[in-house]
Amino acid sequence: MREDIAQVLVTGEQIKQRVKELGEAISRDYEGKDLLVVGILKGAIIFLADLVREITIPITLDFMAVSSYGSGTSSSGVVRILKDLEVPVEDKHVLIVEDIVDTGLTLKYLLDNLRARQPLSLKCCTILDKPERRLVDVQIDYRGFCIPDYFVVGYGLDYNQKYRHLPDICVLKPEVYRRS
Ligand SMILES: O=P(O)(O)OC[C@H]1O[C@H](OP(=O)(O)OP(=O)(O)O)[C@H](O)[C@@H]1O
Ligand code: HPA
Ligand SMILES: [Mg+2]
Repeated sequence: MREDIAQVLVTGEQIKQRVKELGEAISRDYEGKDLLVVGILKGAIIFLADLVREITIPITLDFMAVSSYGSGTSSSGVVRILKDLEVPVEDKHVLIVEDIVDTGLTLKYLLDNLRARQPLSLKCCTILDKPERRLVDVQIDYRGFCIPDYFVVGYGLDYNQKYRHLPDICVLKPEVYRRS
C-alpha cells in the first residue's frame, strides 16, 4: 500500500487541526438553528465522521450517494443519485459535506437538486478544493485545503475504490494508474 504512494500532500495531523477549526466555525454559524448535515457517500464518510465530532451544537445527519467517476480518474460529467435523503428539508438548514470539489459538477448537481427542495438555507463544506480543474462555478462555504491538480487518494478518497482508508491525503505513483 505505502509503496503505491508518491507523495503525502496533507498529513493526518494537519487534517485533524483543520477539521477542528471547521467544526468550530460551523458550530458558531449555526448556533440556535436546526442543522441537517448531509454526507455525500462514499468519499465524504471519513471527513464527515471527524467533522461532526467537532460540532458542538445539536445536528441531524443524513446521506446521499452520488457517483460520477466510475473506476477512473476523470469525471464522466453525468451525476447519478444512488441514494437519496430520507427526510424532507423545507424546515431545515442544510449543509452538504463533501471530500473534494474538483470539476465542481457533483457539487453543482447537488446544490441545484437540494435547492429545488427549498431548505431554509443551503451551504457546502469540503475538506479539499482543487480549483484548477473547475468546469462550473460553485460556491464553497467551508473549505479545508486548496490543493494543486493531482488526483489524490486517502481520507475517504479512492482510486478504483481503493486507498480510502489511508489517514493522509496522498498522490499515487503514475505506474499505479498504468497497471489498472
Ligand atoms: O467535482 P467533481 O469533479 O464532480 O468531483 C468530486 C466528486 O467526485 C468524487 O465522488 P465519486 O463520484 O468518485 O464517488 P465516491 O465519493 O463514491 O468516490 C468525490 O467524492 C466528489 O463527490
Ligand atoms: O483527486 C481525486 N481523487 C479521488 N476522487 C476524486 N474525485 C474527484 N477528484 C478526485
Ligand atoms: Mg470516487
